Amino acid sequence: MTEKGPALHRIAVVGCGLIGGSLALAWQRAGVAREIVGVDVSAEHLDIALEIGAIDRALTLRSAMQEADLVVLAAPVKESMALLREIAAFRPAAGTLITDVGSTKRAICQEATRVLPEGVSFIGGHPMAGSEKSGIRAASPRLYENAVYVLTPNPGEKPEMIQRLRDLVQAAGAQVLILDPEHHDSLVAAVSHLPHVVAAQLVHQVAELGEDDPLYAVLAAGGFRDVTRIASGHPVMWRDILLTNGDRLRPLFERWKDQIEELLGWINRRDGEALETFFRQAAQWRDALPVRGRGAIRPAFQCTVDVPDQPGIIGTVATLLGEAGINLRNIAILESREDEDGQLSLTFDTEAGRDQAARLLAEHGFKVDPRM
Ligand SMILES: NC(=O)C1=CN([C@@H]2O[C@H](COP(=O)(O)OP(=O)(O)OC[C@H]3O[C@@H](n4cnc5c(N)ncnc54)[C@H](O)[C@@H]3O)[C@@H](O)[C@H]2O)C=CC1
Ligand SMILES: O=C(O)C(=O)Cc1ccc(O)cc1
Repeated sequence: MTEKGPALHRIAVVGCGLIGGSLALAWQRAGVAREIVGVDVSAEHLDIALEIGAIDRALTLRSAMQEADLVVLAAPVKESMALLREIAAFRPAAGTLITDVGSTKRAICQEATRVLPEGVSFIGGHPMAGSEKSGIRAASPRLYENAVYVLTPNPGEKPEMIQRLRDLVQAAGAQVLILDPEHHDSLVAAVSHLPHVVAAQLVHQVAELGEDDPLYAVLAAGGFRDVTRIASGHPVMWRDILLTNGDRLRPLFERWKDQIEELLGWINRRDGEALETFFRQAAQWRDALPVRGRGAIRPAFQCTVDVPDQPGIIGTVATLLGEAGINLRNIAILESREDEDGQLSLTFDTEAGRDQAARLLAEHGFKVDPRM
């Protein structure tokens, strides 16, 4: 919002699910537009979007386009591409800005260049935030806080349009990263799409084994759940991601197969040193990944602590650390095994802080795992 009031007259959010609904909620809070209208094939999603105040009105695509300065396509990628063609057929007014939130960028950016008339801007977008959940019920105005939000403008795009979208993304709490669509798709193939496929495959493998032995599901504990959480994602969304980024995934699958072969070689040769180095290097790289806390991106040092399932245990742990002058950044309860002890995840700003805390808690009888 500017001092004069909302910067935009109308934002049209097409696809009011997790991502579109969350953007609408964040923009309502920030007061960036006089009205935010919603379009969706699901009457239920529109009803909920109205109820929670994400949108002011539900409209058809054609009506929503009229007077919209910004149109956000937030359906599965292939669906958003079809919507783009529909919008083009309505001859949107020059100066209209269209963006999307899809997980792949080359296909939709090319389609926009192909179908949109001169004077209508398309800037691809991809918020690197979300979850395995879908639908408006899972939407939150805080989803984008401190998240990286990629924008992929065409080389000839007007700087004022890029700035307009940048301001809106920042108003939702996210941090803008400008990339070209090719680079974006290569990066996300490795950090998002391949991991998703692997998670789904792990689930399939255990599900198949579980057909003959129900104990597989019984033993599918914390580690399996952590590494496969994303496999609960929306199947249509992931189908479209693979359909539009297959060529970037193919070399990664080849590499993956080679790495599995190498690993099998170490196992066959009983090469403990190679195996240990493999796991050590993976743990070091994983531990040094920046976490996106409030404010800047900071490194995080973590440990997990087994704790009895009793009231006030978080307070006890936090007090112990506080009294020893150890600066604890964050404390979170990890999924606890039913009727049994739970686990806390502790995050520190420094490695020394984490190590000091681990020693102190161990001295007080807690079982501490210094890595997560
Ligand atoms: N789920 C996630 O964590 C993330 C998803 N994305 C991308 O965001 C997009 C949306 O994903 P979600 O919000 O998670 O999905 P969602 O399933 O929660 O929402 C999609 C919405 O689009 C609607 N829709 C489908 N076809 C439509 C059409 N032809 N016209 C109007 N509405 C239509 C659906 O009814 C639904 O309300 C996808 O392209 C996905 O790749 C991007 C970042 C994170
Ligand atoms: O569930 C998670 O942690 C995710 O990583 C969600 C997600 C899914 C798809 C995207 O394009 C971006 C983020």
